[in-house]
Amino acid sequence: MLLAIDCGNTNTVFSIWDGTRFLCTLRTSTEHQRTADQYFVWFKTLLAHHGIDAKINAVVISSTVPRVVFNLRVLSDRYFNCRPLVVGKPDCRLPVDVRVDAGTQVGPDRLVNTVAGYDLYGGDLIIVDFGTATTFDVVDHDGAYIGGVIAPGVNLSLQALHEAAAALPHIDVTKPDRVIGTNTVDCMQSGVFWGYVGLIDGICERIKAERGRAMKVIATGGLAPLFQQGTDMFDMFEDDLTMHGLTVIHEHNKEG
Ligand SMILES: Nc1ncnc2c1ncn2[C@@H]1O[C@H](COP(=O)(O)OP(=O)(O)OP(=O)(O)O)[C@@H](O)[C@H]1O
Ligand SMILES: CC(C)(CO)[C@@H](O)C(=O)NCCC(=O)O
Ligand SMILES: [K+]
Repeated sequence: MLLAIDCGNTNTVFSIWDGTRFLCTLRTSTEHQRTADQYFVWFKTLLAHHGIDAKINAVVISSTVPRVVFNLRVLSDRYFNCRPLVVGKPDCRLPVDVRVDAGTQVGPDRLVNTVAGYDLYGGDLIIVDFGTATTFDVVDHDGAYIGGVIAPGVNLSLQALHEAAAALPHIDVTKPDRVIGTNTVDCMQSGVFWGYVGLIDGICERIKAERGRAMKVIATGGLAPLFQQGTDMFDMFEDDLTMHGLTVIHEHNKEG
């Protein structure tokens, strides 16, 4: 079975793929200090809790945090007796082209999203991923990643507002009923929620105009369902787009 690991700047997700479906998905915070032994204790404990007996014999990793890859490699080697496939490394082949400025290191999560989006929906896509950053990945008609947009993540924006202004509390994002807030929290929620709705609509419209062609918009990431309530820009919502992309890349590299 395949262990797919998606390591973001905030959270790291492990999913077990049996070739047909994901048996389980486990989430932990991303910390580069975490050792292979610590990962394994956590992993084993939760698998036992869920009653899953998985024989892992392959590992595929996407990591936006280079430092964590070392311990994940040790985990694969020591506990699963295999060499992991790491997206973005020269020995990991992608089924799509990457057409960006020479020397640019595209985030592996964006490449994986591109592969997944093209596999599920074909080309001419905008993929919006609400993670630590909010990213827009633009996929050409032939599946190539051709660039995109990086905006500050929703929770990051709220955190920055709280840290920079003494009178502004820490709050979570929700959808306010009205735009005009009549107290501090409502004002902040409005700024972030409706501000991001404007950002989503504006950027997608401008990308479509710049490309001059019809494009489908796919939303993914923890906050996508919330923003779906404020915009009709999204054609599709995919819960586990990155995980799907990791399985596609694993298959592609098996094929010789
Ligand atoms: N209503 C909500 N308010 C705040 N956060 C939410 C809400 N719904 C979901 N989330 C957050 O979404 C996150 C899951 O999103 P996702 O895995 O896409 O990104 P991330 O883990 O935050 O970022 P990264 O992948 O960059 O590490 C969870 O951490 C959860 O806290
Ligand atoms: C933008 C993030 C942080 C989103 O996870 C990640 O994809 C990343 O670190 N990217 C590197 C720069 C780039 O993608 O162009
Ligand atoms: K993510």
